Amino acid sequence: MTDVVDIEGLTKRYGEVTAVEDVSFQVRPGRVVGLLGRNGAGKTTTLRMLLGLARPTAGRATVFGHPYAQLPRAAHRVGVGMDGIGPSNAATGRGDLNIWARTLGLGRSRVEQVLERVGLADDAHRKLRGFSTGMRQRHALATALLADPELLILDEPANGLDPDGIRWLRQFLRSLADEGRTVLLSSHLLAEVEQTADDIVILQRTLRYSGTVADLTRNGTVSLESSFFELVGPAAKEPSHA
Ligand SMILES: Nc1ncnc2c1ncn2[C@@H]1O[C@H](COP(=O)(O)OP(=O)(O)OP(=O)(O)O)[C@@H](O)[C@H]1O
Repeated sequence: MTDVVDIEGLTKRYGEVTAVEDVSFQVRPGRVVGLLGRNGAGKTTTLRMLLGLARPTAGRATVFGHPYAQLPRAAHRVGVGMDGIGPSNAATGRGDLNIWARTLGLGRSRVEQVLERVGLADDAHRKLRGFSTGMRQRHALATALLADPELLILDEPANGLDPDGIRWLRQFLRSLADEGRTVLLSSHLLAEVEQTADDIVILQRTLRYSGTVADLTRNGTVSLESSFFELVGPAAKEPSHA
C-alpha cells in the first residue's frame, strides 16, 4: 500500500540554525501518528515543509505521492490545523466556516455537520474572538474536516485543552481513524500521545524514532516517557535546584 506521507532526507536550515536534519519517515494509511519532540525540536518546521509552506534546504516530502503544491485536489484531500492558517477573529464560528466552505465549493449543510461533529453547534453564532482555547481547537478541527479529507495534519491539537477536552480529542481522533482517515499530529504531551497514537515519530532535530507505540514501549512494559528521554537525551539546560 502506498504511504500517505513520505519524507526522505528532509533538512531545513535557517542561517546558523539547523531546525531539521536529514529526517526520513513514512506515514501509513489509516494510522494515527504522533510527531513528538521538545520545544524547538523541528516538529512544526517538518509539517510546514510537508505542506509546502517552507522550502526544504535538502530532501523531499510528499503527500499521496506528490509534493503538496502539486497534489491534485490538495485542499480536499488534506485537512490542516495549524497556526497561521487561522480564522478572522471578527467572524462568528459559523461565518468563518462558511467562508472556507465556499472556497472549497461546499454547501452550508456541510458546515452544520462539522459543527455538530466537533460539538460547537450551540456556540457557532459567537464571534471567534470570544472563543476559549478549547473552542478554538475545536474550531480548527472543524475547519480541517470540512472537505472530508483522507489525511489530517494537526499541529498541537491538544495544546491548552482541559482534561475533558483531551479525552474528547482522543476519542475524536480515534473515530477519524476508524473511518479510514490518516492523522498526523504533533504534540509534546507524551502520555496523551501514548494513549492516542498507533505510531510515533520522535524528532530532536534529527530523527530519533519512527515506528509503532507498541515497539517503543515494548508492548507497554516501558513508559513512553522513559523511552522518549532515552532517545532525545537530557534537556540542554536543567533547572537549577541550588
Ligand atoms: N522562520 C524561522 N526562522 C528562523 N528560525 C526558525 C524559524 N522557524 C523555526 N525556527 C527554528 O527552528 C527550530 C525548530 O523550530 P520548530 O518550530 O520547528 O520546533 P517545534 O518542535 O515545532 O517546537 P514547539 O514545540 O516549541 O512548537 C527552532 O530552533 C526554531 O527557533
